[in-house]
Amino acid sequence: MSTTALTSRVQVLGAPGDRHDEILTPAALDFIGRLDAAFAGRRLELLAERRHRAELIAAGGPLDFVPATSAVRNDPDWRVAPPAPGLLDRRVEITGPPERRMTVNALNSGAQVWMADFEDATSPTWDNIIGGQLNLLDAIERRIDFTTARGKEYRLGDRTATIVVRPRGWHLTEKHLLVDGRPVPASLVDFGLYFFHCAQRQIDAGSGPYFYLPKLENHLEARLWNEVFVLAQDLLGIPRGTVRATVLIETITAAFEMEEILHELREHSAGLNAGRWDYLFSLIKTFAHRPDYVLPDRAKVTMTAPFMRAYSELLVRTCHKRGAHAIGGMAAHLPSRDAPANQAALAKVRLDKEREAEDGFDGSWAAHPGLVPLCREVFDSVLGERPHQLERTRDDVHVTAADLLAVHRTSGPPTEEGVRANIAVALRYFDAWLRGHGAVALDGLMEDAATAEIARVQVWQWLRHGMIDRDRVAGLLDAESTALAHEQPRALTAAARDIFVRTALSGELPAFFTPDAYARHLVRRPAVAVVHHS
Ligand SMILES: CC(=O)SCCNC(=O)CCNC(=O)[C@H](O)C(C)(C)COP(=O)(O)OP(=O)(O)OC[C@H]1O[C@@H](n2cnc3c(N)ncnc32)[C@H](O)[C@@H]1OP(=O)(O)O
Ligand SMILES: O=CC(=O)O
Ligand SMILES: [Mg+2]
Repeated sequence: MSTTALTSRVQVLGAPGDRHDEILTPAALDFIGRLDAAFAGRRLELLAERRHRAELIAAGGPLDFVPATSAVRNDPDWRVAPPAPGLLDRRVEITGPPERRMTVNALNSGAQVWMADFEDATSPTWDNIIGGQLNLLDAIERRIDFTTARGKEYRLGDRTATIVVRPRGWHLTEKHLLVDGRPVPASLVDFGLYFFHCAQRQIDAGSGPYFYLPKLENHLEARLWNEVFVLAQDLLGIPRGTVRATVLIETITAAFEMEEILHELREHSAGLNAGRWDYLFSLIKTFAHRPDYVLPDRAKVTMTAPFMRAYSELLVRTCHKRGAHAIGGMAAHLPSRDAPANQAALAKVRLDKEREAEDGFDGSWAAHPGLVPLCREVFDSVLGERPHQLERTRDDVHVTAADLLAVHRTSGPPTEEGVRANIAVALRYFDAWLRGHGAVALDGLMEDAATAEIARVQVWQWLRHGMIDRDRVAGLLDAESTALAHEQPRALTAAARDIFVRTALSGELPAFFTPDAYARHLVRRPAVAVVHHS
């Protein structure tokens, strides 16, 4: 790769860690610098557009399918690229952070795909980000085997899952890596480092560079990703159309642009995923200022709520019309060592997966290796020998804008228990996140950045509309902070509480808890920075 055109300086501000130099090579940093030079400016414009649109909707503006792109929706002829090697049959996809042990466990889990997550399930400490890249590289090179101090062996099996990497969303920056003194968009760091080190290796191994794209709000953000793929492939001499990306439809605005998103990415598209937790968060956040959009306790808003049914059925219909996979989402219930609790959790997950398979999804997510056999069994019984069910075009589905926005059909006041549960989950999750854990099991449920966002934004919304009492919330926050400090001796209770106060009790509603909490608590810089001159 020629470096002559790049004049920027890339600075590594993150503390040096074991083997970081294998990832942060001069050539890899140069590659990141090129992506940044090409796309950082456009990202900022798109983020400004996000804020502008959010203000319009908060003020009562409409949300509908986009008139300007109706030609894309009405053209019956276009299709996305055919499934790439390793992505034909995706009936079970396990997800999780690329932590070393979990990398081996996920790859051996029996799932067809492993979604290696730098996003909802990863706390973006510098060590987690670069360590995760090393684990991916080691896994692809099949040199990740290890034995713990207690003698437990971790060995990659012969058949492993296809790796699909989820970089962080457009809203985040990586403050340990600067170009010309500016933090690099986190999406470009996670995508770029993996692509630089692993794309060719994956192709050589008969797979490819595959991605999940989170939290997109419209098709222009998908276009930006497509441009990133084109440049990245060109820079490394990899043929265009090698990358595949599955977009999570997990914002309410993106639900109105599913076809356009597939169209923008079509030579690189591998379908859409119903990211239900962020979708719910986005819906609550987008309409948080509007009293007619208040939802009840989180536990009462399930995938059978009419507006969630509309969203998931529209996703299947849209994907299959365009020859794209439709992948289901995450049931939050986790296996338990307690037999009755385990039975109850498995029954709930089974119902969820059955509904998805019947609706026409081609596969679904499992949060834990213990859920993989169940998910496989459910999809096997519907798919049989077929790798997917793309032929089910779901012409019976007719979803309108009103259906997607029919929150009033599920509305209701919060309960005392619902308020307490949200505060308890948000506090405990923020504490875990501050200590480097991006996903945790709490009360038998998987909690990650998306579910914690729901917990804090609901409290903000209920306060805003006078549905709960501010003093009562303060009392519950005190009680839960005390409980957390008792149950977890290493808890960073004050910092966790600070994040909650800033994001749930503030006058203005922050769009995400992560950017500010990251800047305040996770950014660590040593005195001397490594500077890479290109
Ligand atoms: C909204 C969304 O974005 S969903 C997608 C993002 N969220 C996720 O991906 C969460 C994925 N799940 C997880 O991270 C984990 O399951 C947790 C944190 C919720 C629970 O993990 P644990 O508390 O370790 O569960 P548990 O003790 O039952 O684990 C048993 C074993 O399974 C492993 N395991 C659990 N979940 C996973 C997983 N998702 N991938 C790989 N291995 C896993 C554990 O590492 C452990 O392995 P070990 O026995 O070798 O040490
Ligand atoms: O990323 C998935 C979600 O549900 O959010
Ligand atoms: Mg999400």
